[in-house]
Amino acid sequence: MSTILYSWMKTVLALGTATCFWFLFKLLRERRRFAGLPGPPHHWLYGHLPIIKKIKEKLPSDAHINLLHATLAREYNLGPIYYLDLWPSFDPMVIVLDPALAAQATQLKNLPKHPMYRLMEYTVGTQSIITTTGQQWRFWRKVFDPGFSSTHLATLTPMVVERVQVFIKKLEAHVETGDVFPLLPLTKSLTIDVIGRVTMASDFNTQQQSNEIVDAFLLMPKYIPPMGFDPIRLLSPTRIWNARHYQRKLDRLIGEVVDQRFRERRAGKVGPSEKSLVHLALDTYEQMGDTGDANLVTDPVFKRNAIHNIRGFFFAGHATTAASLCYLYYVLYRNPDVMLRLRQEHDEYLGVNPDDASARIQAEPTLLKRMPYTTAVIKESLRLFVGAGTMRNGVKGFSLVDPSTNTAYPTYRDGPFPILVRAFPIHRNPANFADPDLFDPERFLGARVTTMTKDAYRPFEKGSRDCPGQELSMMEMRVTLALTIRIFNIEAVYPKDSPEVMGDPAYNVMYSSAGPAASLPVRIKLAKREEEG
Ligand code: HEM
Repeated sequence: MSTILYSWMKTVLALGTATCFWFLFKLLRERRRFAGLPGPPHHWLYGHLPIIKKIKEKLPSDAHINLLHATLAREYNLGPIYYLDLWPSFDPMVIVLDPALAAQATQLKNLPKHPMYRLMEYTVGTQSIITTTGQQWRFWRKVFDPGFSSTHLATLTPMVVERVQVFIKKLEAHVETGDVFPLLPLTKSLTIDVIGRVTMASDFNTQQQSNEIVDAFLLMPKYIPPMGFDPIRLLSPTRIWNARHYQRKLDRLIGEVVDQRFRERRAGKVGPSEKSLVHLALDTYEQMGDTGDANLVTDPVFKRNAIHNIRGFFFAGHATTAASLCYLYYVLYRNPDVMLRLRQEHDEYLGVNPDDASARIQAEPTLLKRMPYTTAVIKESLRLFVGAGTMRNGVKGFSLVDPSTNTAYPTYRDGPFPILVRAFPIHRNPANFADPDLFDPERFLGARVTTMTKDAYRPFEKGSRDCPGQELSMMEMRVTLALTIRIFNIEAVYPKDSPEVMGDPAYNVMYSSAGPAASLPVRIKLAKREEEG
């Protein structure tokens, strides 16, 4: 054997041995981190991986991770918090199931966001309020605040009505054909048309035509790096090329919109009440005294910040509301008594002829907010099916403390734990809501609201990093329900052998954000009110 081959083999052997030792050391260290912490049964060698596998086998393969966490909690009677040891497949996870602990992580302490958010930078850029912290986050969150005030949202209501009228035309076309089709793409186009106006003062009309910015946005998530261990996808040259290509394309196209809006301001075409996010950014730019040349925003840092924030709001502001709208139609289909009562409330406030509703809402945009049952139905639907949440990072020396037992749960042990505060497992925890899988809008009415556990209801998260778009989203849902549910019967049509989770074939799956399985297949008919007695 040549000496070169011999020394090469020695090196490989030494490297192999070192890797084995490192792996063993890391494995034992990881397993030790979980000693004495609450969770499902823990294996000294495999950690929680066998348990996860077992629960996963009980769920449909596309079920959202929220369902896994909620199911685990039920199967092993876990709470108020539990730890998952998943090395080497995934990072560990800490699942918060108790409102008081959730409040400590987000409202009282406001733990830092987890580094995993960096993956979102592919879609929203590096400077958006979704992924930034500190001064950068504070500055831009404040810039956009006026865009979500109640008075401004009232002025946006007629715009939403117009876009819902296009949505109605799309639904009417399906009444004619009588086909079964997925509803989510339609609600997504509707919410994109709304968020296009809110963010860029643009009328994309995605419900009827394609648009370059929207297409780039919808394609982008396909090219973000994988979350788990997947070196082939991670290193794929086409993935890397496309990720860069679409990021640059989004920056360029949105940059052109920013410049266009800037020119319109210079030409005196923009009124003082205009508060779309691009104009709020440009207001700030002008107040800072940097007026650029007549055609361009010339400060590149400012412009990049504005573009990334527009990307952030565009991303966060459409898929969540689109999925929530689907779930509303789903729960109303499954609960005819609720539908009947909701239609009665709409008759009462908007007039018995559904054709009059648009004009009524346009004339008095705040009317919808005064309809208690409508709001209760939306809130309860969000309680049951919301997919969003927050992921924080543990901090050395900081523990979450259960106020009822004074037990301290560390957020850091030999490194930070990722802390998942997600509404779904909290909302579906029987310790927080009685009969948690039951659709019961009455929870949000009258005296029962006062008995709700503090901080248990958190679809839009809480604390300073809560959702700035929550009132816009509520308004979109109110308008859409008010203009559609008395015209159409929207039936969820899942095949008989469809898998179900917690009694629902429309369980949450992960698209670019959470939404109903199979994008909610539906058939639409015209509502025949007289049949309801
Ligand atoms: C049903 C609809 C919606 C739900 C359930 C929802 C939920 C949430 C949640 C749970 C968060 C916290 C996320 C985290 O910490 O990672 C959040 C943040 C955010 N949401 Fe929403 N959202 C909705 C609609 C909207 C809309 C319509 C917009 C835009 C107009 C929007 C813009 C944002 C932004 C920009 C953030 C980041 C805020 C920050 O970090 O300061 N969301 N949302």
